[in-house]
Amino acid sequence: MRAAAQAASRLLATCGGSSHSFLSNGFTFQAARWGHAAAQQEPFEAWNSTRSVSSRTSLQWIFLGCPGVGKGTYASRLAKTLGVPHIAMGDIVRQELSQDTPSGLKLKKLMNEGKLLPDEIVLELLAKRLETGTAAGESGFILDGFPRTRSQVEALDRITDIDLVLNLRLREDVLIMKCMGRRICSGCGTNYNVANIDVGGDDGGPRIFMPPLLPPPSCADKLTVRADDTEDVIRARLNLYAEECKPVEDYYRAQGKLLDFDVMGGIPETWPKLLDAVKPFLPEESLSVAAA
Ligand SMILES: Nc1ncnc2c1ncn2[C@@H]1O[C@H](COP(=O)(O)OP(=O)(O)O)[C@@H](O)[C@H]1O
Repeated sequence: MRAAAQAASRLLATCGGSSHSFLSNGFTFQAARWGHAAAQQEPFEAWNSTRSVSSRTSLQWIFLGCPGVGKGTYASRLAKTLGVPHIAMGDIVRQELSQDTPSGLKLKKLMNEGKLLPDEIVLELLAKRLETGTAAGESGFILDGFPRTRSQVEALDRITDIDLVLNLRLREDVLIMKCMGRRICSGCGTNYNVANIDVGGDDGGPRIFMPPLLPPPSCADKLTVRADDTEDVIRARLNLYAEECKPVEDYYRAQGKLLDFDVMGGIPETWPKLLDAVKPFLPEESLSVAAA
């Protein structure tokens, strides 16, 4: 059996079968099939068969952190700086569910309630995204929003090797304010934040100052709020993070791959600090890019 097919069988053993199915954008997902013909059903097989850990030259990093911490913002900036793709699981899921098919609506409901989608679905979507990237000549990645559960970690571990896991941290009251301040332009998709955060300092803790990131006039009348950015749902997502995602942190910490990073301010203040923090982990060919 080829290595990728062996990885397939192991992945199936991790995730198990399921009866979910949905259809959108011409992509059919039938997790029920997973119980059979492991090698053919392996979602990562096509991706893995065209690459191998030993031959890869580019970095494979993960960004972890609670909702609102700025994973998407910093992961996308870093990916652009280092010339690797930024793969944001939440964006992939939202894109996939943007067409309201009956079974997609059930998943959308889960998402809008702040719940995680079934592993089989996110694994299949991720595999599809990796395959498309490989076909387009992509190398390496910064993954954001995956893995979020121990079983997702185990699935990822079976198919590839992660070099570094950046764990962004921020106090909870600020996370809530940041999520509630998020706005997205329905025209161009740019993210803004209307929250004006200035806390701490006088209570003994460090001051955290994050001025709003306001839209230009061209976007100002097209701002939308994510359905899962209401206070109740944000609190539910934070609780879920503590339950499901903390074990993911623990796993990578035990492997010596976790780098904690405290976000203490807005983008202009945080970005250079983040670049400094990751520099020791950059492959040689990326060092000059990060220094520029
Ligand atoms: N790895 C994953 N496993 C299961 N569900 C996911 C995963 N990534 C994203 N989702 C779904 O998409 C939603 C939005 O994800 P994301 O944009 O990353 O949110 P957040 O800002 O909460 O980190 C999640 O609440 C969940 O429903």
